[in-house]
Parts: sequence; C-alpha cells; structure tokens
Amino acid sequence: METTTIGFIGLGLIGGSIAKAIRKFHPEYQIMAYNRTKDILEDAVFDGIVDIACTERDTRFALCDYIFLCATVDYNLECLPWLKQTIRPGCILTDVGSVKGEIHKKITALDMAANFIGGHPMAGSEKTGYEHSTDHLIENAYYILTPSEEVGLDKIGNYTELVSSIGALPMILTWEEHDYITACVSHLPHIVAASLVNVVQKLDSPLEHMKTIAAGGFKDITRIASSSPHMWQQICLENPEHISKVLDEYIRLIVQAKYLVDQRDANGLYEMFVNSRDYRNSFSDAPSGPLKKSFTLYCDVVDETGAIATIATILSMNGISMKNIGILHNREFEDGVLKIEFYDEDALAQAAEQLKKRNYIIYER
Ligand SMILES: NC(=O)c1ccc[n+]([C@@H]2O[C@H](COP(=O)([O-])OP(=O)(O)OC[C@H]3O[C@@H](n4cnc5c(N)ncnc54)[C@H](O)[C@@H]3O)[C@@H](O)[C@H]2O)c1
Ligand SMILES: O=C(O)C(=O)C[C@]1(C(=O)O)C=C[C@@H](O)C=C1
Repeated sequence: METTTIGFIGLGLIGGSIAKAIRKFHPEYQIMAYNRTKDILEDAVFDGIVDIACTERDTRFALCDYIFLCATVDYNLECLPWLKQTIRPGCILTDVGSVKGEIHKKITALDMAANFIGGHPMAGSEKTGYEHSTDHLIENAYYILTPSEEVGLDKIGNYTELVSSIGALPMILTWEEHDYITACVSHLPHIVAASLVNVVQKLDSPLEHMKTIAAGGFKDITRIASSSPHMWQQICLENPEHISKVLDEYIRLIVQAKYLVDQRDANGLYEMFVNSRDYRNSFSDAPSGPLKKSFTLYCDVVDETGAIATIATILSMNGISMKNIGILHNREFEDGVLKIEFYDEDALAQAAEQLKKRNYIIYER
C-alpha cells in the first residue's frame, strides 16, 4: 500500500515540531521538506525526520497528500500560485499561521479553496528555528482548523484525524472567529508584554534598579516579549481590526484600574483582583480531550548533581511511585525544572505536599 506523503515548506519551530510529531507517531510516512537554510534540511535528514530534502519549487511536492506551509506568512502566500499548478487534486493544503484571514482571501482569489484547510497550533515559544522544535510542542494543545467553505467533509475528517493522531486537540472554527479570538488571547498579550517591558525601560534610572530587581511576576508576564519581532510585526499588520477592537476594551480596563488607584477605591480594587483571580483559576491548564490526563508536577531544582536523587528519595520514602522523571528546558519555565509524572491524582497530591513541606517550589499544570 502506498504510504502517506507529507510536505513542509519552512521547517522552523512549528514546521519542525509538526514534522517531528508526525515522524514519532507515523514512522512509516514519507516526509519531504524545503527550507531556505540548507543546513537545517541536512540536519533534519540526519535526524531521520525528513526523507527528501527538496529544492525551491520542487516538482516532487506533487506527490504530497498534505502540504504544510510553515515559512513566514509572506513567503507562504508567495508560494500559492506555484502550488496551484503543482499539487495533486486530493492534496490537503494547510498552513500554521497565527492569522487566517489573509491566506483564506488569497486562496479564494486563486480558486484553491477546495484544497485548503487553514491550521493553527495554539502552542509555541519565544524561540524560533528548527533547533528549538520538539516532537511534543503541540502535544495536548488545541489545534485550530479553519476549513474553506468548498473543502469536502472527507478532507476535514482526514485532517482532524491526523491532528489527533499526533497528540493535539483539533477544534474547527471559521477564520473570522479564529482571528477575533486569537486577537484577544494571543495577539493582545504579546502587545501587553512588549509594552510592559518598554515601560520599565522608559522609567528605569541609569542605575537600572528596576531591571535588576524585576522578579518572578514581571518575568512570568513578559516571557513572550522575547518573541520574534518580525513574526509579531506581521501578525499585527495582518489582523489590525480585531487587535484594535480588543485593545480598545483593554485600554478601557486599564483606565478604570488607574481611576480605582487614584480614588483609593479599596472595594473596587479588591473586586478587580477577586474577579481576575477567580476567572483565571477557572481556566483549564490541561485541556481535557481524547488524551489521557497526565498527573504531572514541575519542581524548581538547583542544577547540581544529586538534586534529582534527593527528590526521588523523598518520594520513595513516602511510598509514592513515579512514572517518569526528568529535567525539562521548556518554554514555560525560565530555567530547567524537574518534571515528575505520577500514575494517579492521589500520588500527585501526596508528592506535592511532601515537596512543599521541604520548601521546594512546585508548579502543577
Ligand atoms: N512561534 C510560535 O509560537 C508560533 C505558534 C503558532 C504558529 N506560529 C506561526 O508559524 C509560522 C512560522 O513560525 P515559526 O515560529 O515556526 O518561525 P521560524 O522562524 O522558527 O520558522 C520559519 C522557517 O521558515 C523558513 N523560511 C523563512 N523564509 C523562507 C523562505 N523565503 N523560503 C523558505 N523557507 C523560509 C526559515 O528558514 C525557518 O526555518 C508563523 O507564520 C507563525 O505565525 C508560530
Ligand atoms: O508560548 C508562547 O511563547 C506563545 O506565544 C505561543 C502562542 C501564543 O500563545 O500566543 C504564540 C503565537 C501563536 O500563534 C500561538 C501560540
């Protein structure tokens, strides 16, 4: 039987992570890729992720059942007329862009809608490049699909299955819904993080005390300010109406907060923080879906020999079995943390209690 062939145009953080996940869950699939930087392609072939390193506009993309556009938005758009002449009729063409409107409009204008399902994994990092890609970046993350109106249900079904099979959680939206929602939960936060960093730079003294003292809270909320300026410039230029609308509401809330502070309005301030705390606590950090729930905690450790052994000893002395343990250098944490997985909720709760008792800092996700 013929195997599924998947093509990538652009093999950076997201393209590389999807390719690695496909390789992990479907080792028999044939993967071909083109990337502007040749060394990356050589690395990916060496890693066993890519089978065929392609040249620009390689005619072998005609063999693909799926083609993922994972380069910069402008280059993805530039490829469309050529892809129209190249892809086979049943091919599913998809992208991973953070804004969907522009590509959908171009796809419709080029009469390619019957093949196009927009895609957007809601996972990422402030880092870019294939070297930061992992086979688990999109694991358990929502993966939004925005099918064109003309695309057949069979294609949507197949693509949804592919997304689930590599560990992500497919969710179907229209591109308009997608662009409004992400303006609020992804694009606005990046603008807020950038502005927060810029306000400190502006207000700090030449001795840079603010910069020196900024601690966990500031670092947590501004990690994403280190993201690619080019990528975020493009996102803001592609989704201006929605971003402007959510910024209006955000500015209104900031002005309201200033008013509460200026008025020394104790009740109003308390209400503001109670509301945000309760709503934030109602967010599910581990989306429930078809995947098995994992019972995992993350623990800050000093990076020195013996740190893991000490924790393993504490847990085993208390009769707590671990499923997995390892150091994680992850987008969520500034430095390495220890990731410990348990078999059930009870073991997780007991472990958290024992480690907190010994002053370890624990994050449950
Ligand atoms: N970074 C994130 O957190 C994130 C999350 C979800 C979606 N996205 C979307 O994914 C897309 C890619 O982002 P990324 O973070 O993987 O970026 P990246 O910089 O890591 O990867 C882009 C890749 O495309 C290649 N490329 C760029 N221009 C090219 C060209 N002209 N020809 C061929 N290859 C070219 C680069 O060499 C690089 O390997 C963006 O559109 C972004 O909106 C990003
Ligand atoms: O975790 C991060 O660093 C991200 O910013 C990831 C993030 C986001 O959540 O806003 C960034 C852009 C995407 O299009 C999807 C995900």
